[in-house]
Amino acid sequence: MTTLKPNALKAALYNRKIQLGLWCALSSSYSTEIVAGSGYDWLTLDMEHSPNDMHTVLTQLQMLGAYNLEPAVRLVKFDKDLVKQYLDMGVRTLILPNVESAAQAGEIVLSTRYPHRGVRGVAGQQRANRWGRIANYAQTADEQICVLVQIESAPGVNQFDAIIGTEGIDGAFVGPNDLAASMGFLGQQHHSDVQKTIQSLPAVAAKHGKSIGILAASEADVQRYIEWGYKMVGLGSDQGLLAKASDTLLSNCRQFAQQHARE
Ligand SMILES: O=C(O)C(=O)C[C@H](O)[C@@H](O)CO
Repeated sequence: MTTLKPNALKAALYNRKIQLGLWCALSSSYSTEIVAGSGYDWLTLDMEHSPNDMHTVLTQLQMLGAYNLEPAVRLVKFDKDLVKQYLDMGVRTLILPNVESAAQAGEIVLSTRYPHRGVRGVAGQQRANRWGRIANYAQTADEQICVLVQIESAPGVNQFDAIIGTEGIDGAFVGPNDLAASMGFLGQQHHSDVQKTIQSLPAVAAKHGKSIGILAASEADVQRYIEWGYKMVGLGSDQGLLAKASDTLLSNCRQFAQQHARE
């Protein structure tokens, strides 16, 4: 008898435990496995700003089954049929971008639930129920599905209390780049007005007994966001780590080589 593995990230967020993760956009099970070995609590497979598609996400999910972490997938947009496909594929933590109203949040929840609690299409066999081997999957799937909404616009911030208070929404995740742009500070996620807004959100989530996450751009950001009450904290991205490490290594060695060029 195959059973549904508990969603440890969802449980940790409701217990308000800090969960550290990484944003994965390199769209490769090989590079994602390299960072999975670091021991993150979660990894987000990004489908909005990456070449990821359904097949690259599937291969990453299959690989990540061997690691003690929760894979999350940030969809490119909310679409109930996309939600259905990724839940059927076995995704249990979904991040929906740019949610701006409780009505949108309610539609998102319905798309993750089977009738009559929602509108998720029913398949007899799929990877999520291990092709029928998890006998009571349809009746118990909701418990392990974690629905996170991205707050990354001024309207989303204005409606955040209603959004996070929507039944079935398990948490939120701030997109600092888009939030800054929406507030009129394109490329300035550290602008004081943007930071004040970011600082204000965890208390609203906590009022509803829920947690909120964010993607940090530096270790200093990580520390500050944790102090402000963020629980699902992204330490950066795989592509950011690779680009930065590559640039730094070359710059340091180039400098050294130039110092010795005149010998
Ligand atoms: O708005 C943001 O910031 C996010 O949603 C995260 C970015 O999209 C991610 O690609 C990191 O830059």
